[in-house]
Amino acid sequence: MAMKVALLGCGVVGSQVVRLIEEQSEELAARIGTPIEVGGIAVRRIDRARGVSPELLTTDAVALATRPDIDVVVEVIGGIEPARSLILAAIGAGKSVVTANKALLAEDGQTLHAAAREAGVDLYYEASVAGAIPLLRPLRDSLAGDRVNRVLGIVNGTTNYILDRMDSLGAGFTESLEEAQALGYAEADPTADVEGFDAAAKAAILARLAFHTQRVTAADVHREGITGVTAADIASARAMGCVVKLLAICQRSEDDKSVGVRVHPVMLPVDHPLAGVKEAYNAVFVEAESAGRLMFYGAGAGGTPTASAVLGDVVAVARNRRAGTSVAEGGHDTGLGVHDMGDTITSYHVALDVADRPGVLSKVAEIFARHQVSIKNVRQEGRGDDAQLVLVSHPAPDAALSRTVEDLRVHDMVREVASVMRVETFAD
Ligand SMILES: NC(=O)C1=CN([C@@H]2O[C@H](COP(=O)(O)OP(=O)(O)OC[C@H]3O[C@@H](n4cnc5c(N)ncnc54)[C@H](O)[C@@H]3O)[C@@H](O)[C@H]2O)C=CC1
Ligand SMILES: N[C@@H](CC=O)C(=O)O
Ligand code: NA
Repeated sequence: MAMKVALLGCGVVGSQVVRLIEEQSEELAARIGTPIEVGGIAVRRIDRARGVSPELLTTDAVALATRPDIDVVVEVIGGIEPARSLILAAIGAGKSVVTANKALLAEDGQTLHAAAREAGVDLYYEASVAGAIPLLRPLRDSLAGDRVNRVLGIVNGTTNYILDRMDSLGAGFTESLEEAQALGYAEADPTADVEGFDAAAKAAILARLAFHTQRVTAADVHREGITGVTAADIASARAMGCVVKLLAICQRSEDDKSVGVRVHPVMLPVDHPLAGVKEAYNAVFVEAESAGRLMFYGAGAGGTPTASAVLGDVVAVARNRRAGTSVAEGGHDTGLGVHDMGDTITSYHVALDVADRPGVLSKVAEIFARHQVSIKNVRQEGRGDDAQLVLVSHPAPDAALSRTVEDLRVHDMVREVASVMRVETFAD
């Protein structure tokens, strides 16, 4: 008997899932040993759905998600509600669930996992982080015998696309965002991308899996987006041999009592492996005690690549069902919580427009010293009224670095703090 899939949502990702199931039906059946077919598709407006058989469409998502003949529910609506209620209804009706919904998993993954454990069904979500890249399964399964210390990478395709266009073509922010939207990379509300909410949700999911903790939610993640990144920042990065990237960084603390989880723009030296990640591609480093440094790279956004990850999960569910098993998650909880961003050790790049007067450099150095921040290098550009001092700090607590910048901003010899950004090197 065929395994029946219900699709909730038929937008950029959902329409590609339907297409791939239909186009690859014979191959999938041979691979799994059971045919897979689409049993129904819940949409908001039937007259708007394109390229799918009209008889499969319904506006009653609850009825579809709980229909007795449905085996797997694929949720690709996005957002918190009604996605959460629909997933819980499906699980309650004994369906396994595949979702690409990072916002929901990062906000309330614990409830969903608990419900799936209780019902003895699968809950898979590979598409939710870094699109097509197999990343969550390696973290959960392949690295189950290792101890992960750090996960760091580019996990938002839209912002990487925008920053890449701004850097390599000198393109504007708004036009680059519009292109990313037209290519199907952006969230329904692109604020989620450009303000870092999407990357923060992904960082929370990564931290939970990497450090086996249920305590991390999107709200715990320190988040800065790219709307404050200016052409001056990009030029300043270039002058230093760097590019600007939005990174998600999840790191175990030295005392092993907490984790740091943050999303913010950084300057990366051009020889850093993440510096060469272009367009909407994603790349993630996982650093584990025994395995060492692993890098995962590929398409992080877009309908077809994301549908590939969704389909991989559907196949995993089908295989589990044939084997009469389910893969529960979240039973073991280290309880590690997130520490304050101020306690995180980072390095800053600071560009200052200063009065070109004797003693400026020593005054600036004194402010750094006041906060016990040591300066790694200093460069002066220009002369006279246009003098600019560019400083890079050694690693220091983020709170000390931000207090240093606050003091620089109000000093009378500093006309303007032209650019402030954290710096990440490969050795960090
Ligand atoms: N587009 C991408 O590159 C990626 C998207 N995702 C995630 O996949 C999910 C879907 O994203 P997209 O397909 O890009 O979004 P989309 O906005 O293109 O599609 C969502 C669809 O759900 C429909 N919908 C909304 N409420 C509904 C309801 N109550 N019942 C039935 N349908 C409803 C909308 O009309 C829309 O057609 C989101 O969780 C997103 O974060 C994950 C990875 C990559
Ligand atoms: N909007 C997201 C889509 C994939 O998760 C992105 O741009 O990465
Ligand atoms: Na993925």
